[in-house]
Amino acid sequence: MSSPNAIDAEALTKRYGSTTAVDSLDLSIPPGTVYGFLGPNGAGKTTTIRMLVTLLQPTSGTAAIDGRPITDRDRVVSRLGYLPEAPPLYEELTGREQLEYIAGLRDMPEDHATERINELLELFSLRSDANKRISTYSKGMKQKTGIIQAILHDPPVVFLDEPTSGLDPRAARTVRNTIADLAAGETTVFLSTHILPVVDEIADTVGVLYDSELVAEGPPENLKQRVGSGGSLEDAFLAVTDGEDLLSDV
Ligand SMILES: Nc1ncnc2c1ncn2[C@@H]1O[C@H](COP(=O)(O)OP(=O)(O)OP(=O)(O)O)[C@@H](O)[C@H]1O
Repeated sequence: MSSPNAIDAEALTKRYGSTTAVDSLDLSIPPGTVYGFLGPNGAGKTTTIRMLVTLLQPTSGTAAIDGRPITDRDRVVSRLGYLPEAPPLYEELTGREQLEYIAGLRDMPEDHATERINELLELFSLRSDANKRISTYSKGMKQKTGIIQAILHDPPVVFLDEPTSGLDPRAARTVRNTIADLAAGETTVFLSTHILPVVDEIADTVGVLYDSELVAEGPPENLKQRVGSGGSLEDAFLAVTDGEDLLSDV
């Protein structure tokens, strides 16, 4: 039997009163994909992600993560990692305590958790700050801690909302390399960001959400070709989000 898609969505829809935030979204994302999820402010990206990570109930439609329907919350949550725009951290804990706490919630064996926490603290240059309280951390240090807690348990599917936000160039590079390493190891990364060069560099597939609908989907190269030779992903993004009806595979 072939392995299930990492992320599936069928006619996934969310309405807030008379506002349709996500309109009949279909996704079919195989394992090991880096999926760059783009869209202007208010397009529905965060709403989509919150439905896929089971934090928000869809109005209609279905979705599955690693073959588990999102209605089966316990089984889905163990298969995913999520970095929201503002990572949930306990300010009074140290970075290490925060990560140990998350490892406990994830039922990670203690030895393995300690090893993995040390490895990731080292990777993100946080080891020397690991015993300081999070309340003393800079924005970038908090962001790095949030990223580590999203990938700590090696989930097959990781959702990252603006992962390089607030990071210095070296840390941003570490995040990009980490995403590439995760994908090489068959982890699927669903990446929402406004930083298009990052998507251009690391995404296998780009999906553009505009006004609650997916208006373009395909490899970055195909999307760029639509605006002619030499076009950038930014040119392509601006072209497909200017109100024209361009719904198609790119
Ligand atoms: N809790 C809510 N109640 C009512 N409307 C909401 C709620 N959350 C989001 N919306 C609306 O749904 C639409 C999509 O919002 P969403 O936050 O998903 O967009 P986004 O693509 O993540 O935007 P951004 O890039 O600015 O973060 C917007 O019109 C927003 O006003």
